[in-house]
Amino acid sequence: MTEALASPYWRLDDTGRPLSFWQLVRRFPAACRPVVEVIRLAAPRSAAVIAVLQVASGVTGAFGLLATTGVLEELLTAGPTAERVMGAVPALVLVIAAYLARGAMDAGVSLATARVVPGVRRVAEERLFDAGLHAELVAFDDDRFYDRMHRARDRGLFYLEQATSNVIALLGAIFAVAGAAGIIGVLHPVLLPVLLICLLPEGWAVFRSARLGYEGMTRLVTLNRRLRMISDLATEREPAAEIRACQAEAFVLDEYRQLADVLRDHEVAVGLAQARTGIVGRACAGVATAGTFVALGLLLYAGWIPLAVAGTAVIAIRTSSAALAQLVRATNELFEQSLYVSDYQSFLSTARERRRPVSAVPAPPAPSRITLHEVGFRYPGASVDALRGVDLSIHKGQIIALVGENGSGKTTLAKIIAGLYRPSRGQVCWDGHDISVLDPAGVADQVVMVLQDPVRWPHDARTNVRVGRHDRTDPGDAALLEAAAAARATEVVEGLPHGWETLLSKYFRDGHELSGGQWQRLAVARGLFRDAPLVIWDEPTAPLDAKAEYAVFESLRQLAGNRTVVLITHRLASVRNADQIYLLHEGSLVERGTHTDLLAAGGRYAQLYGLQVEMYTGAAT
Ligand SMILES: Nc1ncnc2c1ncn2[C@@H]1O[C@H](COP(=O)(O)OP(=O)(O)OP(=O)(O)O)[C@@H](O)[C@H]1O
Repeated sequence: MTEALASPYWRLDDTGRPLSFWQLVRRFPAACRPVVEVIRLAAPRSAAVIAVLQVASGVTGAFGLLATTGVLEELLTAGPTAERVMGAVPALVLVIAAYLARGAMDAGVSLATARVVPGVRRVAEERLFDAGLHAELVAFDDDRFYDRMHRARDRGLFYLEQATSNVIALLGAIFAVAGAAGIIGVLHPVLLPVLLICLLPEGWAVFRSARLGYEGMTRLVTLNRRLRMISDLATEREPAAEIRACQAEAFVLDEYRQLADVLRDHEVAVGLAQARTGIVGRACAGVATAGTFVALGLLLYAGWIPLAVAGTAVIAIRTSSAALAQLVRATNELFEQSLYVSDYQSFLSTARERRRPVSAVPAPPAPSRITLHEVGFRYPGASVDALRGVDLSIHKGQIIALVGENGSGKTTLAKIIAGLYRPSRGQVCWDGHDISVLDPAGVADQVVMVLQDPVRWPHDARTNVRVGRHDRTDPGDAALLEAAAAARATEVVEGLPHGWETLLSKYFRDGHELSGGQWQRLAVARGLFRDAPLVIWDEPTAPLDAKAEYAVFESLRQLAGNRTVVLITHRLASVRNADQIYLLHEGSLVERGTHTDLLAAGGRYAQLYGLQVEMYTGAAT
């Protein structure tokens, strides 16, 4: 492995262990199962039609071959040619009828396949999105989960669609080959192992090649993801300005070259190994085919089989060779695809385990008291705790402020209070009920959370606000307009070419872009429109101008009273009126009290406040 592959700051996936041949063989049916399962779910009727038509097509093909023996027998008997030809006509009619019927059945399979494949994508995608959307938040901080999800999304879905076509082709080929093999067995059992020998070398090449490809994929999944990130840096709009301002173009390209060279070298090595395997497999298959014909000649020479049977066997081997080639190709592709599909399946089962738990215990509406007992939290894969032994209590109607230096744990704590993360240790209680046993939807229903970096929904302005509570009925847009006014978003919307209907995404034609502060005003309006008893405000006013910030704080003050507000901010002037201020340091609550208490205590808060006052006035307090 090259140095770049072993680079310590982005880890390789842990599933890169080479699989043995038998592990691969054992994995094949299990990996095909999700394909078949999704096909059954997506289009059960078309799938049944395909299965029936394919069995019938295999049987009809076999019947056609049997009829061919009849034709040959008639043609090879002694007597005048005209008589022999006339004698062969009835069998010939059967052969033609069999081939016509088979053609019609194959056409039916194609038509049904056209329905199945898009249906499979539709069902598989929905399952994936459902799994992603309902996974608990902390799963997104777990790089293994994230890797799996992206592998399922980027490769699993794509290959599932391809695998669907191949399952259908494989089944068709299996029935066709089985039909031919059955007839060969009926003609003379000794011909069967001869046919089998033809298959072995290609089969070996198929498995080996798939294994080489899959090993490479699992080892390089992180590398591929990193390359995609670089591709975003080079081609997306958001980072374009900063890259130019920092003159980081060369840096991005250098990183690309370094990673892409590793990827290319690896892919070339895998490709060459696969090509060598294919060449060896085909060469052996050629020898085996020659051996088959020699064996047939010997059987004929020894008088073990009559000439008509040998003739049919040759036709059977030749006519089934197309099906055989299809079987090998479909197995080859399906084998490789099924390994990716099994990633899709394994993501779905991981996601089931990481699904937010369901509970029938309803969350108390508008909790009067939220308490945290000895709460600790560690992010997946982290070596230190983000929160340690946090104890606090919030009463309905209070405004509390979480302050502290960057990385001290404020956002993590806010997400725990909101029930988005479950604490690693300790308990969060709403009115005495541990929220880990409450219905998560009921808990979420009580919370408004406006984050530092809110989602810029690629929709119109109205949706950007309404999505705060998308199912809220709002006659005459009264609540929407009230929320927008309180967040000073009305003036943003008034400046848009189509008002509330303006599409806010430059990725689409006629889309409009907003400034950072304008986006933030819409996010604040979204939070106000959501309107819930617990309001968590994580630094949403940082990008706002002084007027907008003032207006937002005014509306926050009005909100409080019958709502509980948790405010995170670095601007300590904004928290002077908070009922309680909690100062976090390296994940622990180190100071608590009112602004006056904390200034009087002369600790970290007083120090930070003094620095901010000095910045504004040029003099220490
Ligand atoms: N998704 C994550 N995975 C791992 N560690 C994380 C993650 N998010 C935050 N952390 C770590 O947890 C600690 C607390 O982060 P948090 O975001 O809660 O801090 P904060 O006080 O809100 O910071 P800021 O003022 O910069 O917003 C930090 O050390 C941070 O590195």
